[in-house]
Amino acid sequence: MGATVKICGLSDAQHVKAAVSAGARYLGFVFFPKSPRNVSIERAAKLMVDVPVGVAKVALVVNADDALLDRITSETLVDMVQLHGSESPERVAQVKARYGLPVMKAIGIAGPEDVAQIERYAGVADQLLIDAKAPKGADLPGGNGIAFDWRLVQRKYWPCPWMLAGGLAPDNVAEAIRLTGAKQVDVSSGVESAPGIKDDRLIAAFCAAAHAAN
Ligand SMILES: O=C(O)c1ccccc1N[C@@H]1O[C@H](COP(=O)(O)O)[C@@H](O)[C@H]1O
Repeated sequence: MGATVKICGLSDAQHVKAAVSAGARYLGFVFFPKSPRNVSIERAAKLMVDVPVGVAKVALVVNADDALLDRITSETLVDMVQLHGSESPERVAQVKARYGLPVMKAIGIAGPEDVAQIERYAGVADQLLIDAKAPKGADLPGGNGIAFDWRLVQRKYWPCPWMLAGGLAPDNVAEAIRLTGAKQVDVSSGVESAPGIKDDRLIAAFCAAAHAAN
């Protein structure tokens, strides 16, 4: 059966093409200046123009205000907004209503108490991104290349689609899918040769492993 793939943190045309050719169905563009994958709105707008229909263009923001989201949604062809900060369920609902776009809410997992938080968003977000919680003092709320204990989400069910993320890479994604039953997976640093530098071969290997997993 395999899993659907999101490649996150794209910032150049070569790797957008590589992700599309490898069969990724979601492409993530990071609008967060502290990230090595941060991309300008102008650049993201240009990158999104050539993405084929059927591949979702996802804008990743962290505690973004309406001014930033107004610009991203009016100047780019974004299909989905990923909220990867401490946004409340009410903020998720507000963003959905204001932009009329599907919203994916990221939830950081370190222990069972974090898994309990997922319920708060499952009824309001269109998708959930189940990611590793950032370590204390980390600059980034995600994109740290850290995995959480996948057993924490074994045999868990939520009333909306969800994506597994956090420390995934070509050599562990099949195991992650097998252990968690994830139908969708998301990767940022695990397909890079250096922070922010995507690698075509790793993108292809990740997609092949995820698509072949069962
Ligand atoms: O990718 C980033 O730079 C990033 C910055 C800020 C918030 C989230 C970010 N990435 C998201 O985090 C997951 C996990 O990243 P990784 O694969 O462990 O590096 C990634 O899939 C993005 O959705």
